[in-house]
This record gives sequence, C-alpha cells and structure tokens, in this order.
Amino acid sequence: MTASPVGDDGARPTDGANQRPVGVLRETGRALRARRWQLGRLAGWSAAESLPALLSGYLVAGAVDEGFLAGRFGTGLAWLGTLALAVLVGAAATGQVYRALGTVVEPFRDELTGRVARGALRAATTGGTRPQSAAVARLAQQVEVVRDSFGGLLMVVRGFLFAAVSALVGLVALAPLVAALVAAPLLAGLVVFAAGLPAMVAHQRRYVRAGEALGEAAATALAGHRDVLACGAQDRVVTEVGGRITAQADAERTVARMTALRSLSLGLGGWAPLAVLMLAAPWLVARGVTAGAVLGALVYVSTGLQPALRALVQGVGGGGLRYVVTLERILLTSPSDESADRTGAPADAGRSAVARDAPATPGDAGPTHDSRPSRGVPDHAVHGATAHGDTAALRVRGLTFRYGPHARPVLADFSLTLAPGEHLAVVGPSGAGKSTLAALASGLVRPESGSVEIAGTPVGGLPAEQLARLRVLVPQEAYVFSDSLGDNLRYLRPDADDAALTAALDALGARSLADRLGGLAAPVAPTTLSAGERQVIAAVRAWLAPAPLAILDEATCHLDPPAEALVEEAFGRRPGALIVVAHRITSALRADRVLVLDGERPMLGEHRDLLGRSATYRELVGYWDDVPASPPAAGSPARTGSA
Ligand SMILES: Nc1ncnc2c1ncn2[C@@H]1O[C@H](COP(=O)(O)OP(=O)(O)OP(=O)(O)O)[C@@H](O)[C@H]1O
Repeated sequence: MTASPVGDDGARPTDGANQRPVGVLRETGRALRARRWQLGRLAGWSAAESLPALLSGYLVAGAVDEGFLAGRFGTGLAWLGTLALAVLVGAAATGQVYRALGTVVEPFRDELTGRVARGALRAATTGGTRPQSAAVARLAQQVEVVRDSFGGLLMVVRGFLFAAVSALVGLVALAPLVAALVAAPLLAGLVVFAAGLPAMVAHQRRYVRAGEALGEAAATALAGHRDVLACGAQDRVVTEVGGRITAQADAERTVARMTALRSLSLGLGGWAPLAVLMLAAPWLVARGVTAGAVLGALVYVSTGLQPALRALVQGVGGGGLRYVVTLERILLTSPSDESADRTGAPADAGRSAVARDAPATPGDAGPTHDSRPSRGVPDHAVHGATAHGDTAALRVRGLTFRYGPHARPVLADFSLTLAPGEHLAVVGPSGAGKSTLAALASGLVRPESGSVEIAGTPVGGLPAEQLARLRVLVPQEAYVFSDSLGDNLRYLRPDADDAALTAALDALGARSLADRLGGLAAPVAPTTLSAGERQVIAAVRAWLAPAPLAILDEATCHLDPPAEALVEEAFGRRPGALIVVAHRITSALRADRVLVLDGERPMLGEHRDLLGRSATYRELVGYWDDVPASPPAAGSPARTGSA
C-alpha cells in the first residue's frame, strides 16, 4: 500500500516554478568562501593560463608592424616566437588549473554526499522507516551531477573572466579606441544573457519537474494497471498521463526556445565585435591605428573573447542551469543538519508523530503539501454503520481530508462506527485512500474536518504515548530493531513475560521463526531478516499490545496466504476491534464487514451483500481468482471478529 506518492526521495517539494534559487546561491557562496585559499590558487594558475590570451593580439600586432610590414622578417618571427612561449606557459598552467579545481570541487561533493547520507539516516531513524536506498542512490547520482556542473561552471566563469580581462587589457594597450569598439557590443551581449538567466532557470526547473511528474504518473499507472482495468478507469488514466506528457513537451519546447536568447547574446557579444572591427578598419587606420593593431584586435576577439563567451553562454545556460536545479533538489530533500534540528527535515515532515511513536506504527502516512489532485471520494458518508453508543471501538464522524489545499479530498464527509470486537476489512483499488483512512483512524494524521474517537477518546492532538495505548497500527513496512527478539516483541507490552511471548508466537505461527533466530534471548539483526519475517515480528509485537483497536495496513503483504490467514485469525481472536487494510481479497472473507473505497463512493457491508451492491467489489473479488464467491461457512476457523 502506498501512502506516499512522493517518490523515494521521501519528500515532495512544493511546485517549484516560482521558487528562487536563494538556497543554491547561499550554499554556493558558503562553499566558495570556505575554500578561499584553494580559489586563490585556482585564480593564480588561471592568470598564468591566460598569458597567451593577454599577449596574443599585442604580439601579433608587433610581429606585423615591427617585423613583416617593416621588412624585418627575423623580428617578426621573434615576436611570434614569444607568443609561442606564452602559449607553452599557458598550456603548462592548464594542468595546474585542473588540480586546483579539484581542491575546490571535491570537498564540496563530499559535503553534499555526507549531507544526503545523514538526511537519509535521519529520516530512517526518526521516521521509523527503513532507509530508502533507491532515494539515496538517486540523490548520490544528483550529487555527481552537481559536482560535474559545479566544476564546469567554475571553469567557464573563471575562463571568461580571465579571457575578457586579458583581451580588454591587451586591446587598451593596442589602442583604446579599438577596446571601446569591442567592449560596447560585448557588454550588450552580457546584459541580454544576464537578463534572460532567471527565466532560463525557471524554465529549466519546470522542465525537470515536468519530467519527474511524468515519470511518477507513468509509474503509478503501470503499477496500478490491474486496478485501473478493474475500475474501468483507462480513459481517466490516459488523460492524466497524456496531460503530463503534454506538459513535459511544452516545458521542453520552452527550454529549446531559450536557446534563441543564448544565440542572441553570443551574436551580440562574440560576433558583433568582429563585424564592427572589420567594418571600422579603414576608419581606424585613417585615425592612425596601425594595420598590425587592427589584426591584433581581431586576434583578441576571435581567439580569446569569442570562445570564452561561447563557453560561458553554453556552460551557464546548460550545466549552470542543471547545477542550480539539481542542487535545489538536494537542498530540499536533504536539509543541513542545523536546519533539520531546528525545523525538522522536510523528509521527516508528517513523520514526527511516528518518530515519537512505537516502532510498530506506520511511517509514511504524513500529509505533504502536494497539490497533486488525488483520487477523491465525493461527499458520501458510509451509511449503515452500526451504532453502539459511546462504547464504539472506533467512531469516525464527518471526516474530510486532502493532501494539500488544492487537492481533491481523499475522504469527504466520511463516517464510520466500529463496535468493540468488530473486524473490518478495507478494500479498494490503488490510491482509493485505504492507507490514508488507516492513518486518520489511528490519529497519525489530522483531518481537515471531522473527528475520530477510539474507545470514546478523541484522538486529535493526543500525545503519541496516549495514542499508543488506544490503538496499535502495523504498517506494510515493518520495523524491527537491533536487540533481542524478546525485547522487540515486548516493546508495546514491557511487562509481558517469556510465557506470554511464547504464546503470542504460537498464536501467530511464528514459533519456528523464533527458534530459527535462536529463541527470545537471541539478538536480532534486522538486515538479515526477510520482509516477511520482519512483518511477522511486528505482527506479534502488535498482537501483544493492550490497545483496544488494532489496524493492519497491508501488514502481511509479504506473507504467503496461509501465513497471512494465521496472523489475521490470531488478530481476530485478540480482544479488541480490528481493521485490516486488505492486501488479498481473502482478508475480506474473514471480516465481519467490508468497507469498499472505490474512489467514487465508499460502501460498507457484508461480503455477500457487497457482491450484489458494489461493482468495484465484484471486480476485486473476480480479480483474485482463487477466492470463493461466498464467505466461509459458519463456524469456520477462518474468522471470529472478537476475542
Ligand atoms: N503523502 C501524500 N501526499 C500527497 N498525496 C498523497 C499522499 N499519500 C497518498 N496520497 C494520495 O492520496 C490518495 C490515497 O492514497 P492512499 O495511499 O491512501 O491510497 P491506498 O488506497 O492506500 O493506495 P494503495 O493501495 O496503492 O496503497 C492517492 O491519490 C494518493 O496519490
């Protein structure tokens, strides 16, 4: 069951179209300030590297004016020989430039990697979930993108600055008038580029987000394709995914259009000075500028300024934008240690309740501020709920909940009452809101309106310890900690003796697992357990809890059907009410009543009754084809709702 559509980053950023890359600038500034000395070294070697750029035009002018045009061939060659020497010095310096660059870039990469790893660990240790290795791998990949683009950006910006300053100094030395003719269009090109940068960043960001949204929508549609078919929702899904494809194509077209702006600035700053120089050459010569100086100026522009500007425009407009947008993603999903301590990391948002809660509670049901429309349930309450006065095990009244101010409600005006000892199964297609209901019913998530009471106690605002006394919630992602098996099982009932633990293990068919692990005193290494073994341990722990309401949110999805049946039957015999968010429809057959969340209209009833009333339920039952169409015979051990 997927309670969070946020991708495995663990955090869904808000729509970033209007975000400013303030955090990126701050982070970049901090990284650069922290490496002043290394930057100084980089600047020193860059100055040496730009020696040819500084001297080229001047030496060419000298070779022409003093040498070849003056009939002194040897002198001309001497000037050019000096230029060749400068080129050799520059080439030698280039090797050192890359070394110096590494001393700036690599530590920044290491910092980001550490931050990502700490963020993932923090989310796992405070969120009660296992580390999301896919998210960490993707973030690590993003760190590599940042490292490459950061290095590239430093190279092009520094390259342009040194080339521009060298060329302008050389031009002034040749003839100030020529320098002015070159500087004016260069400046215009730079202004156009700088003015377009914010828009380029915004469009690039939109493009990245559109790609992510498309990937997410397509993955969701693929993962849920059987449910989509079962519900006849193909058209809706095609429309939704098609919309994302169109949005991404639009974003890509806009990004492509922005290259026109880059070309304009390159044309203005790089090509226009050449054209101006050539057109103005006769006029310049008439004003006393030598032919060599004009040629030298052309050399400065064509071999220094123009390539450096092209590298700048392409580097900043390509890798630079990638740098901003990717670093933004990393900062958003892996906040610094200080900000995480101060405010709680976004990755932990919605999990704080879990952090304080018992390990056997879910970690993923926290709301995000996502405005993605969710498959909502329109204004229908579940009618026919049994009324049991104030002794109801669970009483949900007029519950409305959505995952963001603009999202469609997942539940709207939803009501439900569970009698003590009653066993309810919740079924429905993917995304119908089953996990959301489990999170709301267990008080992990606050509704927008409406109320939830467990055994007569309103859960809104209750501290985690009190919530844990009222209900136990077992999520799909079972949590087992590194301690003895006995301590793991005793977590929610510290006073349970070994005999009680053994009885619980027997009841849930987990005795052989305990024996295999070495008994109650044996240490448990969570990473060596299979997902199913972790689920069994979490189930035994929850079964022992004294809470009057147990909620299993696809808590047995990794078990085979007989093992799942054993666990559910044991929970059925446990004192207290039970809600099972069903992974297999067979869970519904074991329940007193079944709640069908179908994305349109929730429906509550008994199995046979629902077969007649709910098309969705019929589809679900038909879909798991080994399910008998009628409930187990009376007296069958398949289910007893109460203790
Ligand atoms: N953290 C979240 N932020 C935003 N939307 C969410 C979040 N969690 C769930 N949703 C959306 O709320 C709706 C209900 O999700 P929920 O996980 O409760 O459904 P479900 O029936 O449990 O689905 P599944 O069986 O696939 O786990 C879905 O449209 C889902 O995309």
